[in-house]
Amino acid sequence: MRARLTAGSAVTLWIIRPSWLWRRELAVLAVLVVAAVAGWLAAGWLGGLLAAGWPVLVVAGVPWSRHRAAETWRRGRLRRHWDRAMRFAGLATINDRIPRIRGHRVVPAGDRLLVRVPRGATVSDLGGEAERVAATLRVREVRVARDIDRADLAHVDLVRRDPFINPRDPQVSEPIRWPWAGGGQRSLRDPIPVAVDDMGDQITVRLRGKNILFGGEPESGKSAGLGTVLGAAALDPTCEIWGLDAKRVELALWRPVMTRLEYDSDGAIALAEDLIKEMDRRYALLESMGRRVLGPQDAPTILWPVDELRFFTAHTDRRTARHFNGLAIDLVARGRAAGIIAALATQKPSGDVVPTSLRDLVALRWGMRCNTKDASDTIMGAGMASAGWDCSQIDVRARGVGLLHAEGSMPRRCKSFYLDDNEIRDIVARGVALRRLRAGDRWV
Ligand SMILES: Nc1ncnc2c1ncn2[C@@H]1O[C@H](COP(=O)(O)OP(=O)(O)OP(=O)(O)O)[C@@H](O)[C@H]1O
Repeated sequence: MRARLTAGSAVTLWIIRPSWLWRRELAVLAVLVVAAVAGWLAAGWLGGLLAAGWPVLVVAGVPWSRHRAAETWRRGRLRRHWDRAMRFAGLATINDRIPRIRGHRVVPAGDRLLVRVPRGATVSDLGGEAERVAATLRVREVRVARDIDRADLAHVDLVRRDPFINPRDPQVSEPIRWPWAGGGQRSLRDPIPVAVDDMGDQITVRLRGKNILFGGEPESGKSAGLGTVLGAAALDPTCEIWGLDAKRVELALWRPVMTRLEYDSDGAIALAEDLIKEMDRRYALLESMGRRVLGPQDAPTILWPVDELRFFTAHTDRRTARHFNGLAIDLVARGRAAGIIAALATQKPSGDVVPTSLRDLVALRWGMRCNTKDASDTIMGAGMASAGWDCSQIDVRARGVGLLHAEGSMPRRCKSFYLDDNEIRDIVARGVALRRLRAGDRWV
């Protein structure tokens, strides 16, 4: 079936539809014209000027109404541009329906739209034309994601700017305060706020039964990301932290809340062996209780942070490296149900440093800026860079920005919260006090 152009449809197409996009502006104009004519009839030209002029002055003079009017104008303009972009991208159906905006939210990176595609079209048609739509709208990027529940709805992000580049000084990455920095007791089992995505939404991760891997070039912000996880563990008095720190200074501030901290390969192997003994003891306990998962009342959660994984997994002594890798793979594979969570950070994301057998066991992967696509794939997974999730594309100035890939969802571009040294000291002091209180010390 083809739609035929009749006189009626031509009027609809070229007069009614374009006017509909200007309906609010036309309605305001009509009201002002009516007021001006009524004023002119009642009191001459001065009356007409006053009748039309005072509403304009009031709206412009009151900040609230001025803001609302500007917002309405902006939304109307976006709808008109969207309409044009859809038609230029060839997304109008044979009966001239286009994907329509159903919801609109202004976000730090630009605009987030909820769009409904017309009958006969799919969200993938819109996704396929994203680049053309972006060019017509003159924006950086258009991202299209289908709604999980409704095939006719799409979540469309119009990315106008990089919200993570500091407009005042692009060389300085502006820190975002961690929401838990000023709070009291927390639980590592709760969703932990770790970052903000480029649409301004907070990202939380659930570490229960999961491990997390941070990778990226030096100074890309891995320790800052790891800091949010350590902060949550510090504020959870039921949690123990058994850490490895090849550089000695990265975990130094967290020392007072840590149960164990080792620096060299011998210490790392001894710690990993002790963790495996503890894990086996917990599995034996579970077996005796006839359960499969450990509860918070059975044993404390153990966080196992490793800063600079390369030093241990790619140690110059091959036997030591092999031994450590075997222990690490065992811990990451079996530790989850026993309440042992690994948080691994590596500066050199390559196959020899992060064996794929280890990486594939880690559910949460956070790739900060990398030098190459291969390095990016080592963290995010094979083929992710070619699919558009490439950490080497992250702006070198955007410290702390990365792609966070949680199991079962697409990676999200985000910037981690940042804890400065004073905030860490403050959290650690509270963590120590919470642990003493829990141990029964009433003098805290
Ligand atoms: N989320 C962030 N917000 C603001 N600044 C950040 C953020 N993350 C990192 N930075 C800046 O980048 C610097 C390096 O960060 P960080 O030490 O976390 O990097 P790294 O990848 O762990 O480095 P290395 O591999 O050398 O240990 C920090 O000192 C800080 O100035």
